[in-house]
Amino acid sequence: MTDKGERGNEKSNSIAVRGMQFAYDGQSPLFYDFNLDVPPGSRCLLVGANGSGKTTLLKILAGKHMVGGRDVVRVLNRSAFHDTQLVCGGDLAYLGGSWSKTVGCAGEVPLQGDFSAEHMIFGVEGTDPVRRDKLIELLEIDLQWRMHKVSDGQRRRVQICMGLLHPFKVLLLDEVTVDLDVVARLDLLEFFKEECEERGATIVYATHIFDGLETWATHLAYIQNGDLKKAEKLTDVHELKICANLLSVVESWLRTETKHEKMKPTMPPAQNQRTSPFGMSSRHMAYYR
Ligand SMILES: Nc1ncnc2c1ncn2[C@@H]1O[C@H](COP(=O)(O)OP(=O)(O)OP(=O)(O)O)[C@@H](O)[C@H]1O
Repeated sequence: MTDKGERGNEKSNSIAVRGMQFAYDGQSPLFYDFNLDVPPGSRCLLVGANGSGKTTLLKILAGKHMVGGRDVVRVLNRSAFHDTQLVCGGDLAYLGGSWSKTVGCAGEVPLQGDFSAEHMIFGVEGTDPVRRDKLIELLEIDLQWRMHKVSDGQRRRVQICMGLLHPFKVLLLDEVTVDLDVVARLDLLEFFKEECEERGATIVYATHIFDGLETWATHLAYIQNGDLKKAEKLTDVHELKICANLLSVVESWLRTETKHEKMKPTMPPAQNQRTSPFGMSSRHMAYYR
């Protein structure tokens, strides 16, 4: 990850975001003039409090939201949204959320059809059988598993395996190891490390679980309410020189954040009343008091 002074080199970055603005419908901007560079071969941890924008950022990088023009969000020097070949060709992979679909008022419903793990994994076309076997072994997947009768962690293993079958160049991970047991998680992290070191792949990993990541990650990006507060090599993070424990360092950042938020002036009572559940201003409500 580079700061603004090093941007002459931006074409070589795996991910380059320039002056990005993004808002959900009817909301104030979550990202405003947001910039980020992630160099090839790096394993970048994306940290931040709940609701700070990690998932949204990963989805934007994965080309799931159209943001700005072609030059704003670049992955492998191509437009993340406009260049559909990035995802279809397998260079850009996104692993996040659960397998689900949105069903009317029921919201997100997990996909749990009666398919075998073998059916799912071997259904992915154009994969290298050696890589496939390696992943099946690494994730200890039983090909006979029926997807509607397995545990969350087992289902997640199949999802991860399918997502990694193509040798990605950029991988975006949104807290996918949360259901995995400790052995599966550590083996997977080791696999990711090899992918970066041997093939020059780039990984951005959003997580709240920091065990074992001090020696795994090469870079760290910290966002607060859509603002990039830190983006640097892990070895340059000043706080980690004093305290080698990433969990404590991130905890102290988030606690400071909470304190600052508490220090924000609260709205005077008259203004607070303007937001009524009936969508009327406080003046209209006065007639009903
Ligand atoms: N589909 C959506 N529509 C409207 N607002 C959304 C939507 N998804 C997320 N948000 C809002 O955007 C902000 C950022 O959410 P996001 O999911 O990116 O945060 P996060 O950092 O990934 O959080 P967490 O750590 O809880 O996963 C939050 O305030 C959230 O309420």
